[in-house]
This record gives sequence, C-alpha cells and structure tokens, in this order.
Amino acid sequence: MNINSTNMTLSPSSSGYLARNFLSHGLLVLLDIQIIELFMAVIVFVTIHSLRQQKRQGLPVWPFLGMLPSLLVGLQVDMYEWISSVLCRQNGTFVFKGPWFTNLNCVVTSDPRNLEHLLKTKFPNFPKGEYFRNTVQDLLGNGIFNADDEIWQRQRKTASIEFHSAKFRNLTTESLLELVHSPFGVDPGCLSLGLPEIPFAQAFEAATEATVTRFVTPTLIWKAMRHLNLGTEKKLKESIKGVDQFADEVIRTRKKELSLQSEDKKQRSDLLTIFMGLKDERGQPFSDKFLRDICVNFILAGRDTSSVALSWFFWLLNRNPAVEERILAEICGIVGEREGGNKRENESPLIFRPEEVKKMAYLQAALSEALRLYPSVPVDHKEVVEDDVFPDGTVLKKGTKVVYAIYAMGRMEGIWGKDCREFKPERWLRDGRFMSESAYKFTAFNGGPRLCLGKDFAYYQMKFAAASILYRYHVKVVENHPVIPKLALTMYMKYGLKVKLYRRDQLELQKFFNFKH
Ligand code: HEM
Repeated sequence: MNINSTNMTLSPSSSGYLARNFLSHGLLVLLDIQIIELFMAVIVFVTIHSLRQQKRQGLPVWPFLGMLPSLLVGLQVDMYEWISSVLCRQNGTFVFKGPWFTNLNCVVTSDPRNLEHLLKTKFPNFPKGEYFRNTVQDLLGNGIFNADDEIWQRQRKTASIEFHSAKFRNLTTESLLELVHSPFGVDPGCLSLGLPEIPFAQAFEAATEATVTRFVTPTLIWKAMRHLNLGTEKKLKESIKGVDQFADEVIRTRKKELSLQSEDKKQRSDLLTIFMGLKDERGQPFSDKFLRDICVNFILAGRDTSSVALSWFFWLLNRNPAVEERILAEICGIVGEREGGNKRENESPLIFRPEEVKKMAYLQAALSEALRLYPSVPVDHKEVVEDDVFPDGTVLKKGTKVVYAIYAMGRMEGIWGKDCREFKPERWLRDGRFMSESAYKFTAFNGGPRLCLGKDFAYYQMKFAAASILYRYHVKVVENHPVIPKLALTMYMKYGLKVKLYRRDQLELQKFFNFKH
C-alpha cells in the first residue's frame, strides 16, 4: 500500500515537483519504506511468537500459517473465514495471545451463552473500553458507537426518543420515498444512467478500512506511523479530511437554515437539529466537533449498514433464483390485493404502501438470512472491567479484550444446524409468518442495552428498496466479478458489486401474480 503511493509520487508526470522537493520528500519516502520493513519485521515476529503460543494452547497453527503471506502483502486475507474456522474447531471460543509488547491479546467468542452474558446479563462489566475508543477515536470521536457511560447514555436516550417520535417516522418515510423514486433511485429508465460517484462515501469507506488496520497492528507501530504520516495512517488522515468536509458542510448549512427560520417555523425534526438545540454538562451548546461526531456516527450506523446488507442480499439472490421467485410471488400477491385487482399501475411508478411493506414476510426472512450470513458489522469489541468467567468457563481477567465474531456465528452448526452455510429464508418462517430469533443467536443488530436503535427502520427501508427494485428489474451480477468481503468496520464488498439490470415486462410478472405458495 505504502509502496504504491510512493510509486505514484515518483511517476514521470510529477518529476518536476519531486526535483523541487527532493530533500524533504526523498527523506519521507525513505522513512516510509523503513517503517514498512519495521512493520513487516514486527508482523513476522508476532506471527512466530503467536504460533508458539497457539501450539502451547493446543490451537491449530495452520490457519495462522496460511494467513502469514497475506498479512505481509497487505492484510488481503479473508480474516472472517479464518476466525470462523478456528471458532468452529474450538467450540465457539478461543484465546488469542500475541507477544507481550503488542495489543493482539484477546478472547474471541461466538457462543450465544457468552454473548448474552456480555451484551445483557453483565452489560456494565463489558464496555467498549479504552483500547477500542483510542483505536477508532480519530474517525468516530465521542459519537455513540465509540462512547460508554454517560456520553453513550445521553446520545442513546436522545436518539431513542427521536426515533420513536411520529415526526421522525414521517420524515424518514418521506426521505426514503424520495431516495428510491428520485432520478438516481429505481424509477424506470434512470438506473441505466449509472450512479454518480460520491466522494464522501468513498472517503468514509476508506476511513473505516484504514481504521480497522489499526486493530491488527501493534499500537506502537500505528501511532508511530500516524506521527510520521505514513502508509495507512496517511490514508486515514486524508480520508477523515474528506469525511470532515462533508460533516462540516452539513452542520454549517443546517445552522444557517435554522438561523433563517422564525421560532414558530422551527419544525424540523432530525437528529442533528435536536442535538443542536441541546446543552452539554456545562450548560453550553454542543461544540461543532461533537456535532461532527454525531453526524459521522449516525451516518455509519444508518447508511453503510443497510447499504452493504442490500449488496450481499442481491448477490445471494443472484445465486438462489428460487428465492427471488418466491419474493416476487409475495410482492405480486400483495400488489394483486390492491383495489382494482392485480393490474400494474401503468404510467406512474408503483409505490408500496407502508402496510404492504410490513406484510412482506418472505422478503424479511430473505433479508435476515442475508444478514445472518453477511452481517453488516462482522465483528465487535468489548473490554472486561472486573475479573469474570464466561458461561462456557472461559476465564476473563480485568482489561481483557473480547471480540465477538458475528460473521462466524452464522457459520456455526451448533447454532444453525448442518445447513448453516446455505441461504435458506425458510428457516425464519413458521406457517408463512416471520419469526425473529434471539439477539444472542442472531447478533447482526447487537443485543441488550446496545441493541441497534434503527432495527425496525432498517428492515422497513431495506424491504421497501428491495421490493421496489425487484418488482421492476432482474438484478444480474456481472459474471466473474470477484465478490469478497473487505476488512473494515462495516462489511463492504472489496470490489463492490457489479450488476446488470434487466427490465421486467408484464408477461414475466403475470407468472408471479398466478403463483401459488
Ligand atoms: C441492516 C441495517 C443495520 C444493521 C445490520 C445494524 C447493526 C447494528 C449493530 C451491530 C449495532 C451495534 C454496534 C456497536 O455497538 O458496536 C448497531 C447500533 C446502532 N444502530 Fe444499527 N444497524 C442497522 C441499521 C441502522 C439504522 C438504519 C439506524 C438508524 C436509522 C441504526 C442506528 C443505530 C444506532 C444509533 C446504534 C447505536 C446503539 C448504541 O450503541 O446504543 N442502525 N446497529
């Protein structure tokens, strides 16, 4: 990664610039390469040491060996599969030990009993903790994802009241309608134009990816790299700049709008506006930095989680045409119940009513199944406050880091049965009705006091968007397009999802109107 960016600087087109800046720049390039070598040496050392530790504990060493070359070429490995395979062999929990000077020690678990203990029963004993906070601080600041205690409670309470208000619900329903049926939404003809590139979204994705690299790099090393502005730290800094520019613009615009409105017209109900009207513990309005953290965290919570879930959903659908047919049959059945029979509304685009979206049980099952296999937040992190013991007997010392592997949970036979790797929406249905699962077994939305605040809204918007697209188009994934997860805070696809859209015609849909379940 670092070498690539160095090469870019050394390209012929920039040679004039380089000549002028040779001394300072040349030194930086040299330092950059030395840091990479140091970093690699540390990784090799960490690996050898960890291998010995793993062996002593009776843990399999081959997955770690398999990971080594990939780690050295830029953490390209499918880390999630590696963690899953070790967890399956270790009955759901293992202790990972790195050398004393690294931060790579942790307990990794996917056991639902431990999850319930961690997320609910002993919740106060398992905050996000200092290590997590320091690692993601540059990107998430003091926002809800990164906060504990009062700072977290305050944001949670404010957001929770807001999320449950009628005004907020109306606003989100309206914006969803606008989003799906806008010129870049799913209106006929528009998708063929292609989607615009969104610099903020790119910066955001790059920032979450670079942040995750910190978790697998000794703290000492990434802090040194940050200080010297090198490698992934340089990338992180640049991408955070892009994220901040966007957030600053949103805050500035909102402040201006509010200052221009008269008191009686201050009707706007969105989270940012609510937080702008609140005071901190000293009775002062929240700083712009804190408002920026609110923006960034809620965007991460609500935007990227749902959008990556939809990408995995459409990819899975492409591999399971029978599921797509059942979803279409469900949608057409619901549309058919509309006044005026089963005729498609010719000219105006068909917009699903909220009560119709709620009825789409099979679609909800398919989305849950996609999230079971590809959870938007693939791993999460806690820290132990006081010595404790997990229900499975694992001893937890104060300060231990605990990683709960949500991705791996979807691949545990002990939890989901022998067919756990298959995409089977039917496992979520009883007599045609959607049945939710325990949050400690299906942890895609977290559980306990930190259960996702937007879960219901997320299902609603994903169902609305998926149904609106599927009713109009057959979404075909471009052949041979590589689809693998990216190592980031959110489970993006490493190379995105390339699809071709084929407009459905009346005849094709007619088949589904006549389909019997
Ligand atoms: C498929 C969609 C979604 C998934 C899979 C998802 C998943 C999650 C997960 C795993 C967490 C816990 C994160 C952590 O503590 O580290 C979380 C928290 C949260 N989610 Fe979601 N989420 C989704 C959509 C949304 C939406 C649409 C919103 C808002 C409109 C939202 C708002 C939140 C908030 C505010 C939190 C923080 C809760 C807290 O820490 O108390 N989420 N979500």
